[in-house]
Amino acid sequence: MAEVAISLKGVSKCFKRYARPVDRLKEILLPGKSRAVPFWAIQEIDLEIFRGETIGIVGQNGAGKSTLLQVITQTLTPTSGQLTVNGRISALLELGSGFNPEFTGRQNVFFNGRILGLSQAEIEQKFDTIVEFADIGDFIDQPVKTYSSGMFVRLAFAVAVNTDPDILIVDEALAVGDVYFQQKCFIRLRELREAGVTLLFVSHDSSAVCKLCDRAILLEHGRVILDATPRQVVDLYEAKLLQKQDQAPERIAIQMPQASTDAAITSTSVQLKYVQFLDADNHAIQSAFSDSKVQLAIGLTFLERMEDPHVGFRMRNRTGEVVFESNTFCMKHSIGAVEAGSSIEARFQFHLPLLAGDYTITIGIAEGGFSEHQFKRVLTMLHNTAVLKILQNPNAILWAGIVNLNPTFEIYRSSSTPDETLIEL
Ligand SMILES: Nc1ncnc2c1ncn2[C@@H]1O[C@H](COP(=O)(O)OP(=O)(O)OP(=O)(O)O)[C@@H](O)[C@H]1O
Repeated sequence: MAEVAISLKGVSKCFKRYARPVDRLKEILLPGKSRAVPFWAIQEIDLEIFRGETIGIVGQNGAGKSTLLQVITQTLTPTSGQLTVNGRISALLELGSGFNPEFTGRQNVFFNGRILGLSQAEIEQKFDTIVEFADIGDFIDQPVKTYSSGMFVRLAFAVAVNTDPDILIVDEALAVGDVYFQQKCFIRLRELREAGVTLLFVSHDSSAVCKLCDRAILLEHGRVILDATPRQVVDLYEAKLLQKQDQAPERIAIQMPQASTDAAITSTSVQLKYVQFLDADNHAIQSAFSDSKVQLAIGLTFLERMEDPHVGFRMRNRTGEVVFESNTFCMKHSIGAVEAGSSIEARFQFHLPLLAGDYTITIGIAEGGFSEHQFKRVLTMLHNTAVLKILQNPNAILWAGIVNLNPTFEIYRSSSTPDETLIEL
């Protein structure tokens, strides 16, 4: 039977709440009578998480997610119930926890590593990987109080995911940073998951939960109201969100996951000069509305003669999932032979039936295509050459999923029957 990594039996946490700040003061000055109102942030939680499982924790603001995770990491003591944790926990829950603002990044890595139970030698051995992951340059030797919140998260995440935890707890709301860093985080989370690490993942991003998790729980008013597959949990969560939306109309945007560890390939026979998005009027852009038409311009200089060059691009969402890729060979286009020293601009024009969010572009250049994705020589494969921010289109329908199918709708009523309510589709 699978080994239990975390077990909660009837766990509840009660906070004291005061109707007015003055009540707290009165309670201190006039002890004896409690003026607090008890508030149960989590109630009667029964949960078993098995070693190697990836669990998504979903719930609306105030549902009790952070409280539950703080109880599991033992930052908060439960008011009642029993918690058992088997394994070393590394958590990225609260910005700043575990970091001393006066210490440099380097000192904090060692300080944190020791808190997480690593020896000095183990931290030294992992130090370069942590610094490379955080990618904050010389700031590693500056006091962390001088860091931006983005730098802070980078370093905290780098420490949390590179210190061999048995159990990793991540609140994705903290994974701020650019799209490249977010993709890197998702790739690392998947690697850890494959390595058998138990992962608790809190996110408001339904598709990230579906892609990453084996199981999910939905919290509502401090109780687990569903413990099921991520799809089932997300469906109920979204249905509840939509119900709420009916009361206060506001749009929701859902994004999607997955990642890759493709290596970059560079070549001396062709140079990538620029990659630029353009609008329909050929103006350079960094962002575009969902469903609008854009152009991707790719400037190339060939350093040797080529008979049959091809160029393609791959677009990934923030969690690294490929949303589209193709190339001139697959599109049945020929660039034709190019001479050494000649330059071209390849332009792809397309619509963006995609969700709002940041998307990255990988460019591939090859020579001599002979079947789908197969070329005589792959000359260049360069990741992260450009980012496009897709903005929610205010004129679009309300939709969720991966691609906006933009359906039209018609209704057919049977003319042969007098019953006007009978609908045939
Ligand atoms: N120290 C505290 N004192 C009083 N109430 C608290 C305390 N900490 C949390 N709460 C309350 O407990 C409830 C659950 O809070 P919690 O932060 O666990 O929710 P959450 O699901 O993580 O929300 P979010 O998605 O907004 O982070 C909230 O109503 C919150 O106001």
